[in-house]
Amino acid sequence: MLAGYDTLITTIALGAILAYSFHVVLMAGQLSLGQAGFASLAAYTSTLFVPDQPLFGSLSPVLIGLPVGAAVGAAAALLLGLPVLRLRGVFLAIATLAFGEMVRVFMTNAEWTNGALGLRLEKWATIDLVWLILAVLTYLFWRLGPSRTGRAFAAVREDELAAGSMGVDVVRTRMTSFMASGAIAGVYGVLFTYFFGRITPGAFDFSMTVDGLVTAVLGGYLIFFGPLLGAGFLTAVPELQEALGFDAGWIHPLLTGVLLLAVVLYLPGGLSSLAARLRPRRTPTPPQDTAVDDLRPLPEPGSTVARVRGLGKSYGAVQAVRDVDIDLASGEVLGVIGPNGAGKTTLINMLTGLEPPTAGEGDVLGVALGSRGGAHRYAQAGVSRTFQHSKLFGRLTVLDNVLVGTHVVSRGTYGRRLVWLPSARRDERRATRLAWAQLRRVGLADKAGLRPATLSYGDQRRLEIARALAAHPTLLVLDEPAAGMNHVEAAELAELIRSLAEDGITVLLIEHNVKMVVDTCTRLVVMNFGEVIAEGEPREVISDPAVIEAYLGADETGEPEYA
Ligand SMILES: Nc1ncnc2c1ncn2[C@@H]1O[C@H](COP(=O)(O)OP(=O)(O)OP(=O)(O)O)[C@@H](O)[C@H]1O
Repeated sequence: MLAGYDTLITTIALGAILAYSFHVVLMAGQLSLGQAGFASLAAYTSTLFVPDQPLFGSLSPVLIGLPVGAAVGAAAALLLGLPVLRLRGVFLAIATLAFGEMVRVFMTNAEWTNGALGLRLEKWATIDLVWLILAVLTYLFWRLGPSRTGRAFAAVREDELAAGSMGVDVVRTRMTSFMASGAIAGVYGVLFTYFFGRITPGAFDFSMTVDGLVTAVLGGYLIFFGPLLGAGFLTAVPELQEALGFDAGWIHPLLTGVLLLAVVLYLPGGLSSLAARLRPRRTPTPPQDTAVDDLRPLPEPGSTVARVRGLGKSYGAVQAVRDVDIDLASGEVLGVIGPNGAGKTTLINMLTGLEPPTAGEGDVLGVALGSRGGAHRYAQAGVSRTFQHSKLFGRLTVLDNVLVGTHVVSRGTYGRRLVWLPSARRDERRATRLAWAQLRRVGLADKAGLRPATLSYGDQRRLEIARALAAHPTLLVLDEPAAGMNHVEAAELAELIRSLAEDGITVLLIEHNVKMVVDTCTRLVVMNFGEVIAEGEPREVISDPAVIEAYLGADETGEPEYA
């Protein structure tokens, strides 16, 4: 029935494989356009290794070319990624595109490639082989999504700072997705070459990059079957056009362009998200039992959690924090207050690894200040935090947001999910139990299936706290958690913080709601112009004339004014 359609059917599969090489980087939030270069390098290198006789008398020799292509693509991505992956957005796109062009020019001018004329080869890649490879890729992506690694990819795409603070190694995740993209592009290059029996530098040009990107975006990169859907759709358009008798060459690019625009504007999740929307939405059901008993014990009350001396941070001429000494003991709730711009956020950014200090020394949970590796190292040591301006993962559900929080207290499940090991399922269930326990604790269990944007401001704050708690932190850092909350909500939050301290969690709290701080904290630090101006028991500190003058102000009786 499909006789005569071999090329068309294989073109769909090849298009989908190419689109997967874009899908994997878009999944991790990177616009990388070097795939043509990876594919070209891989395909040309494979011609040096692929034998000209079938293997063992009957197997396709391209089976040698595929691992070679994947390895060359991944290695090229690693070498290119080391200098360029520090770039973001359009700058990364330009750098990677330039790499693709460099490879094309190089291959055109090299002698062994026979220049622009290219090389003729045997057509070793059959339709079955191409579809088999596509099936394997689709399977890999299907199993990736709900795994710990898949969630790390999604978290990095949504917000790198928050992902790092949840213990995700952002640099490694970005590099992994970049190398996977190189490997898949390499496989595509080899299959393309040996399906058509020809290789020229022009086959791996800018238009190939555009085709792959358009297919990936049109199909959608949030769901694993997006590339397949995109490739099927885009390949069907010219066929339909031909069947209907419109053979004008401009129709296909025009239609593709309009579709792409429509998807970007109205369906950012691509066609696959439309398919997903047609499925009845399932509300996640909480497990009966949310107990997890193998978490590491919190340190003894009173033991040292953090000790820093002479901490300072300057941005050029602005001295945001200067000469701050902080000691934090396990189980205490330390409040930090001070006027806007006093340096509070900068201080906790340094204590959580988000910013390196420019002066001072010390450590937080054994991690030396300014250590290489950034926020995720602190998170792995037991530091978890929320942000002054919520940094929730917008395209993940409430439950999935909290699941990302379990990253540091969960084992990787992807490899085991691929071979359906029961232990992977057990670990995923454990992470889910941890996440539900925190959702219940902050009162958001009934909103688990919603997106963060649909929550009230107070609920968003609570969700950030639940996500931070899912990491089972030793030190919880809260940056203005009551901002935007009414009195009742703030009182409930104070209650929650006290209960966390009773459980042995050390809390560092920045807050402008002084009443809440006084009611909640065991110790208070006041900052002004980057310096600590008072420190001690909260009620004594807020009566300090220097604190009243710098921050609180006084009523007509001379008492400090606060809500
Ligand atoms: N990345 C930066 N570059 C330059 N200056 C900065 C940077 N981050 C903070 N600052 C400056 O450092 C000072 C301290 O800012 P910081 O945000 O730490 O204060 P804060 O006490 O948290 O204020 P708020 O209560 O308004 O959040 C401010 O003068 C701010 O403008």
